[in-house]
Amino acid sequence: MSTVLLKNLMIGSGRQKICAPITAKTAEQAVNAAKRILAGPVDFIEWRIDYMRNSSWTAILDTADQLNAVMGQTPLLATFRSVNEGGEQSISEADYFHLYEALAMQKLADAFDLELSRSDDTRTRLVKRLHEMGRTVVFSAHDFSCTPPESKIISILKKMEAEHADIAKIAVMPSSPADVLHLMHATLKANQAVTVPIVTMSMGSLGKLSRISGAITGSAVTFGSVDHASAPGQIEVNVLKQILNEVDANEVDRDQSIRRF
Ligand SMILES: O=C1C[C@@](O)(C(=O)O)C[C@@H](O)[C@@H]1O
Repeated sequence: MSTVLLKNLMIGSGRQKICAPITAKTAEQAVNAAKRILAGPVDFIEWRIDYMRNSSWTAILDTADQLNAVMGQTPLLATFRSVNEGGEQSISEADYFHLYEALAMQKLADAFDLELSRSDDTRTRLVKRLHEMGRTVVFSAHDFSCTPPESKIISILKKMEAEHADIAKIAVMPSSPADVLHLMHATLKANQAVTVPIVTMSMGSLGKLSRISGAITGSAVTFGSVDHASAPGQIEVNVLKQILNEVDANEVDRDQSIRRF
């Protein structure tokens, strides 16, 4: 697996990283949310821009500025999640492109979430433009209706890599325990087929296990909540950190027991 450096944070090696979303509606709420998140065990922050209400572009850029003023060395992932992918607002292809471009040009985010469902033209131009400006591109796909077959999950992640994603992410909805295991198994297999770091999750309460099993499946990042979850099934970050510490400790124990024999 290759790695991605976001500021000083290495994604794709070592322990699974924790990302918490800001789901604020105003600039003031966003800055307060960032401060609360930064006080917890979080590696980086996702700003879900689609939650912002009635905001002009100037207001969004100004909010990004205010966020950057409190972020310090913690990386920021900018995401505009459209309604068809489970987000709060729709945005035209042109506005999506120009919003990300404006944020990137002013270096107001380290990484950008680029939806695979955007048009071919938007994806091709945006990934190129964001890379020119030294930004990390996290391709994403959400399926709120089902868990596609393993082969389909792997082919989506491969397509993201082929389109020059730095990180490939997919979130799916389970309707049975078997679906959760399928997503986890697909993740394990995708790590053999794809070189960029991959991030996967099975959403909803049923899928929680997929959010704490990165040490086994190879999902490089897990999303946890602070005040408000941005997707169903996210675990509160302090609880999440405690569980991940346990899983890591078990890894060490296992290594030691292997060495003993
Ligand atoms: O893509 C993702 C993952 C996510 O949908 C989740 O299920 O945790 C949460 C979103 O905010 C983020 O952009």
